[in-house]
Amino acid sequence: MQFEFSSDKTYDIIAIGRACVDLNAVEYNRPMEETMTFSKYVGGSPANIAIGSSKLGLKAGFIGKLSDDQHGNFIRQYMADAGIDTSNMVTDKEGHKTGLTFTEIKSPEECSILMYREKVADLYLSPDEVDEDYVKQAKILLVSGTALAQSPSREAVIKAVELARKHDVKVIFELDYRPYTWGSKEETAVYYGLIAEQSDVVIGTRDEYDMMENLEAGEGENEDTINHLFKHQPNLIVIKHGVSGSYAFTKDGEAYRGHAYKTKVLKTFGAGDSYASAFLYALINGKDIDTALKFGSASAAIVVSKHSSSEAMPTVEEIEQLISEKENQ
Ligand SMILES: Nc1ncnc2c1ncn2[C@@H]1O[C@H](COP(=O)(O)OP(=O)(O)O)[C@@H](O)[C@H]1O
Ligand SMILES: O=C(O)C[C@@H](O)[C@H](O)C(=O)COP(=O)(O)O
Repeated sequence: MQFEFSSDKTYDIIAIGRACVDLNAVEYNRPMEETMTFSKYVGGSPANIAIGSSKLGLKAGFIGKLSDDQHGNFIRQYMADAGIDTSNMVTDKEGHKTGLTFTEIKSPEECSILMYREKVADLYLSPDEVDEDYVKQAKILLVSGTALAQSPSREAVIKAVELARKHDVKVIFELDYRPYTWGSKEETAVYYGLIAEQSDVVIGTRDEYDMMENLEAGEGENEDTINHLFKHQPNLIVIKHGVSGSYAFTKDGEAYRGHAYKTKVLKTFGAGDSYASAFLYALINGKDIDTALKFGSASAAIVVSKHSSSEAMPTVEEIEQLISEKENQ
């Protein structure tokens, strides 16, 4: 199966959601309590995906809200320098702050993130700040699940999805579950289900689908997930299983397996965002799903071997080289 995108659009991908700051532990192999220095990067899953996409040569735009301070300025400048259109990144005028993510790298297998997301600017994006003329110019609207966690960002995303559907823009829903901003699991399941059913492609980890289905982590089955979602809009469902790889299922009954590429892992975060940007790059460029899965896995293998999520996003050449090395081993 090959995915078809409208050819008459200005942007390949417009992402909606948070653009924040990651503070990644400089000293690793120790708990955060003992980490004294952190490096600053732009972060936030949809921002990482936009940066990754742009680095791969896609024309990317972003809809979001930034704090009116040095952190907001830093994010806007970094994203503009990365080639992303920032015209629809609005500045918050009510004193809301940039979300911060501190990372802890205890060992390559034992990583965690600590998010500071109280009253963060990105969740104050309002529906009137989502411009129909902008959304309609994209081949893909990339929706981050976290942007559904609170109003008014929730309504802004629902509006963007409705506009995308109206204007033949494919909706890609990255479940991107972050517990810190949601009120309850039931609430998460309601909004995840609502948007997943209206999306063309859904991407998430098995645990995130369990969240969507209001199950305990580990309880859900891929077959039940696809049987349910394929009764609705989605044509393609991607389910990630960490280092065990990933699966892609199509509505016409095909199933594909993606394998993780072995690499020297520095930390595990950043895998999902790099995977999504390269997977989508491949789909937009008319590559088949097997190749898109390889692109996703290769991009993730590169990013988990480096220090950041955004800055470490690879080029097409780096991805192709890694695939060719691994496939010829
Ligand atoms: N330790 C790892 N080494 C190499 N590739 C990895 C590793 N962890 C994840 N990946 C790759 O990244 C993809 C997404 O990772 P996953 O952990 O499922 O997503 P997320 O980061 O969103 O939780 C996997 O399908 C795999 O290809
Ligand atoms: O998404 C965030 O707000 C934090 C990210 O910027 C951070 O780099 C991260 O945790 C990425 O992890 P991933 O979802 O595994 O790609």
